Amino acid sequence: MEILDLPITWNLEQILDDLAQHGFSVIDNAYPTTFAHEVLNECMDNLQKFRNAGIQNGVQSHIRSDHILWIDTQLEIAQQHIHTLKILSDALNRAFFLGINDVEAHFACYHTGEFYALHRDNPHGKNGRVISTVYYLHETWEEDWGGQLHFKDKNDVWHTLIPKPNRIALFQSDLLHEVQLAQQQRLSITAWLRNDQTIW
Ligand SMILES: O=C(O)CCC(=O)C(=O)O
Ligand SMILES: [Fe+2]
Repeated sequence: MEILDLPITWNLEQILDDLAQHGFSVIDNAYPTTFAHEVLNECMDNLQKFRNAGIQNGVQSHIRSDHILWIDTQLEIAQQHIHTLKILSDALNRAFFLGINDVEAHFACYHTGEFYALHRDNPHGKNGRVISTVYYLHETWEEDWGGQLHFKDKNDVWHTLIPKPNRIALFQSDLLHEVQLAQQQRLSITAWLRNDQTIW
């Protein structure tokens, strides 16, 4: 069955307002617990396929040490999250004329000691990423386990967000942010809402 609506815990008006005012928004208790468990299981079942995200074209970068798996159509539970993000994209397009026409996503696993240093997902508009989203999958997270998402909002105010289970962080892809060193296994789906131009 095709799902046409956002989950009831997603307060669209609040999300739109937060994004307009601050350039980010946070959704807690994003999905029913049963779904949260299913997607966590799908992530765990595929952990052996994750690749070192810092290696590109055989070269190791030192900016990040996490491990990722790009989400394709075979990852059916994660696809449902992507579907929800597409519904959200339609609402964002209606509100802000962002022209979002694609969602790309990967699972991410930060083992103990792993991090992602300060960066922007879309520096100087060099790619089609408009909004970055991170959905946290691990079952528990304690305040002193590190792994915070530390970022500067559109008004240059810094925030530190704990990667609480079943939380989604949404932020403009041009904002500066980092993942502080994790002290436990930290699991998530990072997804980008994109507005790539079609070349005819
Ligand atoms: O996991 C997070 O909190 C942010 C991840 C991130 O910045 C990225 O994958 O680009
Ligand atoms: Fe990022």
